Amino acid sequence: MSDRCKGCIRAQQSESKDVTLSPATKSEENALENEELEVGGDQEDVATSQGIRIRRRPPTGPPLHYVGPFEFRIQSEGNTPRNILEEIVWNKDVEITQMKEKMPLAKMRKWVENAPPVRDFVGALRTSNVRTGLPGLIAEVKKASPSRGVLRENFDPVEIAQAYEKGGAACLSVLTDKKYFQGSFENLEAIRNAGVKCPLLCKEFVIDAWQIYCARSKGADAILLIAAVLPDLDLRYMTKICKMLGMAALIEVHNERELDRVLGIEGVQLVGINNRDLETFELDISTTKKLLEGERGQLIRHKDIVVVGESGLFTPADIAYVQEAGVKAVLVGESIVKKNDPAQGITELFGKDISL
Ligand SMILES: O=C(O)c1ccccc1NCC(=O)[C@H](O)[C@H](O)COP(=O)(O)O
Repeated sequence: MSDRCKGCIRAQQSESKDVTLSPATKSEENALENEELEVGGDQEDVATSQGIRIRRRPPTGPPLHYVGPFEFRIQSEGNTPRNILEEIVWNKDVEITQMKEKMPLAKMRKWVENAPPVRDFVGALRTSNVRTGLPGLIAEVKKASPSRGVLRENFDPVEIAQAYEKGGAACLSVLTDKKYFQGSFENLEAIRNAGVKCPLLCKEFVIDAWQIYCARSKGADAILLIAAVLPDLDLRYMTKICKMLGMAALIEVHNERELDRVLGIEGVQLVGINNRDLETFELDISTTKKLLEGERGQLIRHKDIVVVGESGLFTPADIAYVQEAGVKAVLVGESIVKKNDPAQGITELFGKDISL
């Protein structure tokens, strides 16, 4: 049995068995327990059969070899990440293991109990879309990225968040990954504690339910789940954890296959289409259009799912293009965070002041 599989079962057992659930969440508890029964076979194989190319870090790390008193590791296909997304995920694995040692799930739940109340992330996007007639904006607090390096030197996350709110953002996205994006959970907490009213998305690379609890404890109202990383079972399970905590899950896809998988999951309200290929960094905003054409678009409208167009949006023409394709919301980082005045950046992006 692979580590992906063991981890999944372990997490599900700990979630479903040692949480003190209110009567209202008992049915959720049963649903989580039922999912344990569905797990069978090797999850790495299951993931591959679902078209997931991102592998989990080998359980014991790269294999060790000994020559005399020296130890060394031989690089091979099996122990070297094949692309940036895989590298981020492998690094996240190590990071979470350390973070969990410092703050085990049982302790984290205590923090969750004292977290500020959850705000309606999806509702805020819908309201903004109706008010402005334009896609609701999720404005991203993003200092740096693997594809673009540092985007803004003088980076004050609270100041940027307040400017976004003033500029008419419906919601904010806060990157919490340190190593690749120079973000942090402290930034998320500081923005929430500063009294910013826009609901907050925790932009993490989630591979373990512990991260969802961590995000909630810092005041997040929503969290990102990436279909290229998480098999269906994990997506279903984590969506339920979000529901239990009152949070929204933004499930991100990049191709038809991922979208079809996500549309097969019950209770999905919010789907992001990322125009950036996270393995190659290639940006193409026609990805949003392509995925929303035909029957998929119809099913999305039938299910009343809010679609978010993500990445590579720089001009009013880009916004009009993805809106025409069917999105009700957009997630934007680079084009607004780089501006001296990010509020003015929002006005330039939409071609009008959307705060009014
Ligand atoms: O932005 C990157 O370089 C990146 C690389 C690898 C994984 C994820 C990455 N970005 C996350 C995002 O999806 C974007 O931050 C977000 O959609 C905003 O994009 P943009 O407006 O192009 O900054």
